[in-house]
Amino acid sequence: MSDPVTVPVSLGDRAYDVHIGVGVIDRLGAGVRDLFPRGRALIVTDEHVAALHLDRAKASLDAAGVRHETIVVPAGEGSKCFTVLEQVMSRLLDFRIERRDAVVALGGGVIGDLAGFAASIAKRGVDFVQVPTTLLSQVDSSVGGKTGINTPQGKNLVGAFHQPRLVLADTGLLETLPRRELLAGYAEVVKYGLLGDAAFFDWLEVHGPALVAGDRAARIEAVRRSVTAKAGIVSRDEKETGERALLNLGHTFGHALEAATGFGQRLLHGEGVAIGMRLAFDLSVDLGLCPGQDAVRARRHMAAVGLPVAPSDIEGAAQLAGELAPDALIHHMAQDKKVKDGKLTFILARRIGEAFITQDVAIDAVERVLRAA
Ligand SMILES: NC(=O)c1ccc[n+]([C@@H]2O[C@H](COP(=O)([O-])OP(=O)(O)OC[C@H]3O[C@@H](n4cnc5c(N)ncnc54)[C@H](O)[C@@H]3O)[C@@H](O)[C@H]2O)c1
Ligand SMILES: O=C(O)C(=O)C[C@@H](O)[C@H](O)[C@H](O)COP(=O)(O)O
Ligand SMILES: [Zn+2]
Repeated sequence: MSDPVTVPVSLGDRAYDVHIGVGVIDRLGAGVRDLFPRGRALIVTDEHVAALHLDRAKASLDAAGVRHETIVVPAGEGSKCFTVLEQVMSRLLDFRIERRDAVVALGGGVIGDLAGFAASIAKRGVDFVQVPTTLLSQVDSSVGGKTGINTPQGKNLVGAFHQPRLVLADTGLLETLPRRELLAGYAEVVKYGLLGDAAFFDWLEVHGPALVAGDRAARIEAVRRSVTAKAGIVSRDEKETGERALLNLGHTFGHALEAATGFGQRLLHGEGVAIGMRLAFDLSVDLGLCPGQDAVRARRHMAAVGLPVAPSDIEGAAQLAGELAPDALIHHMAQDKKVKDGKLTFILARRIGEAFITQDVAIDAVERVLRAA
């Protein structure tokens, strides 16, 4: 194991550390034992991750003398639903989970959001540990405490803020991740550059292709910079009363696209975010707020690494013309959690590295940008 990098998330009595590096999964047992001295662990994972990495997580718990059981759920966004949540809750209660026990979320953002939400409502709240295994979950979803599930009405509409006690982001596990999933996570990495760190975006333009191709050092550096950015924002605005909404860059459009395509394999979350960020930049340009060349640069970089950047890039887009029509997407946007007094909130950009939050967007402009794209 190389020396991990540690990023603290400063949240007073709910502060925790994010350990990043190759091999940090082997610290799971010691981490759980130290935080939960007489506790047990219930691992929540999905069928893909179970086949690849569960034995290693269990071995670490065994070595530390932590008793454990596992629940394996189907892989994919479909598991963020009431039916699977109910199954996880039943297992937690059958396990007779106690407040001094740990739920361990071993998987991507789906597992982290689902297991974290289950932990937040089991016995009015038990602690959990995140072991994120996708790029997306390492740079974004495992940090900050947003947990929840989807409903037919929209994305993440049932959930809670519930911070983990520890995050172990083992970048070595990314070596088994399919390229499409890696790219989806890369979209959230690009997000940090676009929303607040132009120098990081410059760095990604240079190192992004190597990162995607497997460069270990570039992956660690991108996870470190992303987590540091997110930890800073979350520590200043844990419950999204202000600045945290910047982390939603691209998500108003992206979540609407996910809902329109049925929360499945057609469009992964990160892919929706990539298209959404392109649209957010286009909207900023349309409103005369951002130079056109910045929108072009953002779109070019995402397209260059292989991300979709337009609704027409979605698999089967032609058959989904009705679902992807501007009025259908705007209808989904009305469920966005950032809606205030019935008005949509958008995250727009003044330039690469400078995003801002606004409610001052005419729906005509949104429609125009969607039609053009
Ligand atoms: N809570 C937050 O702050 C937050 C932030 C961003 C995204 N999210 C949510 O995260 C979810 C997307 O997460 P995701 O992209 O990680 O998807 P995911 O959890 O579905 O994982 C993607 C796929 O990769 C597989 N997989 C996971 N790790 C693997 C590995 N190491 N090797 C091989 N296969 C592996 C999974 O089984 C799955 O098939 C969405 O629901 C999104 O809304 C939440
Ligand atoms: O942590 C946050 O805050 C984010 O917005 C991160 C997003 O990448 C993530 O997709 C989040 O789940 C979206 O939150 P939501 O409140 O819009 O559902
Ligand atoms: Zn996201």
